[in-house]
Amino acid sequence: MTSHGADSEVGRLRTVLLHRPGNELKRLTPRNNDRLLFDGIPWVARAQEEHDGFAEALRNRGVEVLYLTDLIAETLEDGGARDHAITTALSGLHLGDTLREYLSTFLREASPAELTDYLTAGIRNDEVRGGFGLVTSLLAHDDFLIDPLPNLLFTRDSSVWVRDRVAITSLAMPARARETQLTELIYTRHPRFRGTQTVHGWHHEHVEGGDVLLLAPGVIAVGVGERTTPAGVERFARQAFHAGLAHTVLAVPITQERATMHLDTVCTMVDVDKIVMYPNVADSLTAYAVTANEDGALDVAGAEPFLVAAAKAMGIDTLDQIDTGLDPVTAEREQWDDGNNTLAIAPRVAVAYERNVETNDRLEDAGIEVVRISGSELGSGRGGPRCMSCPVAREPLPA
Ligand SMILES: NC(=[NH2+])NCCC[C@H](N)C(=O)O
Repeated sequence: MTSHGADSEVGRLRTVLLHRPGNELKRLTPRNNDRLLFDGIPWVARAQEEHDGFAEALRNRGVEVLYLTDLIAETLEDGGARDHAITTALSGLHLGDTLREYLSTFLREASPAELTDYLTAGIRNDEVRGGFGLVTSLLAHDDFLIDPLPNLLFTRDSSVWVRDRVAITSLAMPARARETQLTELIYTRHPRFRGTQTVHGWHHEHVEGGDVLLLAPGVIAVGVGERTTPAGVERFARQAFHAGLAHTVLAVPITQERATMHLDTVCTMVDVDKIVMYPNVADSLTAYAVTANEDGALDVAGAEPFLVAAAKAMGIDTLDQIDTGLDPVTAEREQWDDGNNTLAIAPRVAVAYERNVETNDRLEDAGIEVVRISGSELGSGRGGPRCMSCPVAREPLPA
């Protein structure tokens, strides 16, 4: 078994899981984009080009890039995995018996590549060639029988490696819920991940990967807001302590708004002791430190300023907030375009969208090497380099 896992945000990135945008983006229309969590209708070919540029920038730095759809198709070579994937996908849908039976047979006859496409890009009412009846007649021609998953692009959210385990997350928005059936499929059934132990699961309380920051080995910050729920972080913390993945979990309340949907939209680590943070929230961000006492029960400390609680848990004097010093309007504009959502590929080396000119300049002033990528189309889904990547293996930090 190849060794996988990560215990920080900044250890040299070895392997990353990406999703190259595909047919699922072609499903977006002005009528469904809000529900499907996109702020516009991306030009798909350009989004793919931009994404290829992102993957290339990572490969140029020696990072192995895994693609989600390759892993899904490889997993679906196995008959048991196919059955499982089809049953799970259909069981969550209200299709009626006629259509369900038809789709179940139809999907079983598909090749692994075709099935991957159906599970990711969905199936529209006017695309089925059977199963006709009351349901197909009453639905509109362009209603989805199986919803597309355009947010697969944001692999950060649908699984999180912590040390040698992978957490299967539970996504809060209905448009994304099915994504983690697919990550679960890969991590439990793909030969590459044989023997990997998973934690959490899509049937549990909501926790999204964009909220989970591995501040240092043993210290995990978890944003709680629009996506991760209080009960989600409680279960996550319990499991992390039980499995020896962390000694402290910091629960960090964030505003329940689209602009700050995940903790990684307001801050990301760029060095072992440096974090880039949206200045407009820097003063108000707080954290509750959670630890386990001897009986395994959770101890919850009172709220403290986030940077103070973090430094304490990490055992360092200060967690340095890179002061972007931006005026509030520029800061707000660049935060919206994921200026603070950087992907560290090593200490002091981070991938960022080129459009966030001011934030990137400040990062460079602070001694961070910025690897710029373009993301004019990718950005319409509201996610930056960190959102679009799930680190599968990072080198441990030097002791
Ligand atoms: N880790 C992140 N910040 N992910 C961004 C996800 C964006 C996606 N459109 C959503 O609304 O869910």
